[in-house]
Amino acid sequence: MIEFKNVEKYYGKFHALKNINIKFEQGELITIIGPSGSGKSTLLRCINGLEKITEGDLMVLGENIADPDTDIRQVRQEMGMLFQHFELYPHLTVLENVTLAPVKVRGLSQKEADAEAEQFLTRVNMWDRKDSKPSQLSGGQQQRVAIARGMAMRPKAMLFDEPTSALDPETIGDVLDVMKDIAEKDKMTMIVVTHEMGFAREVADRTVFMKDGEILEDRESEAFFTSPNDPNAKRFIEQIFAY
Ligand SMILES: Nc1ncnc2c1ncn2[C@@H]1O[C@H](COP(=O)(O)OP(=O)(O)OP(=O)(O)O)[C@@H](O)[C@H]1O
Repeated sequence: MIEFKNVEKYYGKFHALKNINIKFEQGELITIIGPSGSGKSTLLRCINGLEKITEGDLMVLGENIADPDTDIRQVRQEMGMLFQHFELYPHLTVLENVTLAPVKVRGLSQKEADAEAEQFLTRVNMWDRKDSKPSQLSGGQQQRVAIARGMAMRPKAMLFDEPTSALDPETIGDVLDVMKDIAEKDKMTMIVVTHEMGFAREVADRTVFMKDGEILEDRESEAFFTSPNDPNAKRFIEQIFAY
């Protein structure tokens, strides 16, 4: 469903992605890990067109988004994206945040959108806060609402860019549990850039290790964490688990 073929990405003269070849299949949960500045966010942002690739081909949901004729808005609508900072609309309630795009973009009636929102907000344990404003919620609660908002667009895939790294430690588990539940029950394609190694190891089907713009390892998660092949990946994991 998503495939990078010989992709290069430059920011000016800086070579941010180097010869990327990788395929993500429908229903897979993949985590992307690696040191700061290794190109993880760039890779994710290329998938929904927030960044343009410089060379190569990038197939997303059957469209080559490197082709200037591709309607990127269409592709983006089918792809949920969650960032480190939960970008909820501050002036809207929780319920309004979740129903806005289904009404405006999917063309649902407010009643239909409300009914769907109840379903999604219940799943993330936030239905009882439907009338709250984002500022009245903790970071973890806001991120769970952001997940419900993403799900309400009925995306074919969800991209997560460090969804828990701005959260207080005690709320991280709730957000990861919601992500795990979606992966298991919805068989949603999920690509997650994260520093949560426990989540990568225990929940993700595959883990991709990046360094200096390259993919150095791409393997089934348990095998990767038990015995990484790449020496840089090995060092990275050892450093993280040393703390
Ligand atoms: N808009 C930009 N203009 C110029 N350079 C950029 C831009 N965005 C990212 N970079 C550079 O590209 C490299 C990869 O950045 P990216 O954010 O993809 O890394 P990352 O692995 O996600 O890092 P982190 O874990 O710190 O978020 C970094 O060296 C960064 O400084």
